[in-house]
Amino acid sequence: MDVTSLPEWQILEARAAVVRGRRVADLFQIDPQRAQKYSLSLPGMLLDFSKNLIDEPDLAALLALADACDLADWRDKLFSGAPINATEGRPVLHTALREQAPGSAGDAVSTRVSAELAQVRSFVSRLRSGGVSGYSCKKFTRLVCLGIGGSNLGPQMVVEALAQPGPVTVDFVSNLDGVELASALAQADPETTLFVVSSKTFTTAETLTNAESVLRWYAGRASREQVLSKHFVGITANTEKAKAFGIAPEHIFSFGDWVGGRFSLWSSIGLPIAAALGFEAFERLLAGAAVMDRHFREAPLARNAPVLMGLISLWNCSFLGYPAHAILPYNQKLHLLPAYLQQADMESNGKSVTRDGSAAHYRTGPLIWGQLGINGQHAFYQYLHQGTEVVPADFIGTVEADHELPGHHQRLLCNMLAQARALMTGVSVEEVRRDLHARGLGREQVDALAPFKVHTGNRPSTTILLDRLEPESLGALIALYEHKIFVQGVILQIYSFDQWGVELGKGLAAELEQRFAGADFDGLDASTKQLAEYLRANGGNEFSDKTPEGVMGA
Ligand SMILES: O=P(O)(O)OC[C@H]1O[C@H](O)[C@H](O)[C@@H](O)[C@@H]1O
Repeated sequence: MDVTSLPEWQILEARAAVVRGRRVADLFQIDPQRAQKYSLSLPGMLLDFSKNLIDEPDLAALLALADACDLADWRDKLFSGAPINATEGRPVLHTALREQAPGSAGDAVSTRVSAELAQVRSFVSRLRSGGVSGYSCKKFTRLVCLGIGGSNLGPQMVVEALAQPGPVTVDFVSNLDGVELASALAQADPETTLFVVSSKTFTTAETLTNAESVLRWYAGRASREQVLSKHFVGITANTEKAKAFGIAPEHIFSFGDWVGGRFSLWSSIGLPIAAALGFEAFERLLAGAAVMDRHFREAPLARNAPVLMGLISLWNCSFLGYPAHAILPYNQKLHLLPAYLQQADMESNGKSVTRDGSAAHYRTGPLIWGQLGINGQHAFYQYLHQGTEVVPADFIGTVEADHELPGHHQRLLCNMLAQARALMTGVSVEEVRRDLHARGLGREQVDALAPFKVHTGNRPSTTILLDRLEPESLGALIALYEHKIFVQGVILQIYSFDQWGVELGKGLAAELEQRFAGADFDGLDASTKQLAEYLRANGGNEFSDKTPEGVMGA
């Protein structure tokens, strides 16, 4: 189906043309109830969409488009385990991992999920109480988690957001650049460190290269067998590969291939979260996500948080033509949220082919970027306020502070509210001129300076206030974004649960390794050939003609 040929789409295009001449600040004047009407209060959080360039007829038209695209049916298919990841022939069941009671996806799924969770619970409780030890019988006090992409971003983001001092320190290493692993190993005691190899496929070159390096690091300290049987845990949907690597079967934690990597923190991949925070906190995270799942399934679409967020994002990106979206947390502990959401959103909706295999000739998902808002204020907010591109933003703050230092939190949140307000209201040239006059500048100086101080405003944002950062609210926040991304994908007619676009580069990297081994760069494009030859001439032993080590060429 060509979604742009639907009358509902065309109505929205016509509305978008009108909206370009509208000011969101005026909408607040017209409707004194606007802030309340465009907000939702959910357990532990308040969502305020009112600073977006949208009015009631726009929203009604977006909801009509959602209906025309069978959003409610697709939502049911998601929860019931229909194979909606069609290009990989799989269902998409990360929601089943957090269902509190035997779920709609069927008994077999529930039984498996319970068993996997029980295995994590038992291991983590032994680990945290000092009941798991290494080759020298010393108990583990440190976990170093090796994984990348979905096998790293979620667990690390959650651990950094919720970490409390506990019996086990948890570190993460994702990069193939040995700097990261070398630094983690420099701080690790080989006798008391447990290495967690997290990889859905157990074939990911970055992760397996790091795992091999850890094995080499142990050389001379313990035998390979001792290290593999005592110091390695594997978390994977491909248990055969983990066994073949040499990990002891009782140290392999599995999950279903129906859990996408970027949605896997709820599965056994969350073991590092449970290790760092305790299993009970992990369960609370799952419970918070389950609350959002229920809301997504049961709330009417017009009062449904993920649906509204998805529709507004669609409106901003596909209709108003704003190609990017900023994630701006005002809480230090959420510093990895932008990176996490980059994968969740851009691997899901960064597609240009529709479900029927034809080209999408409209804008699909936005470019997601961001960082801690308060730091961004002193870096890229200039662009947000006065750049030629309008970048819609999500401001995310917490009502309660996560520290006890007086004088910080209110000032931090005043900054957040002020930035969202400034983006909306801007400053007109008349206001600038009045201000400059009031400061005593002469007419010529005012004329010269005024244009540079104008802020056009009318730049949309959404604000999310969590009552406090705790497992339940973080679980709900993550699930909110997961479902928002799904809503957008359904309407954009794309498959949000595959990621074929990451394969090409992986294949070419493996091919290049072989080429370095044979010093054979013929047939490469001239630029790549030049760079490869430069590396070979100047990069020393690593780039000389020897057989590649480890797994990159496999
Ligand atoms: O968990 P793994 O199989 O090691 O995969 C790790 C990551 O790499 C892949 O290339 C995909 O882009 C990600 O979706 C995935 O999360």
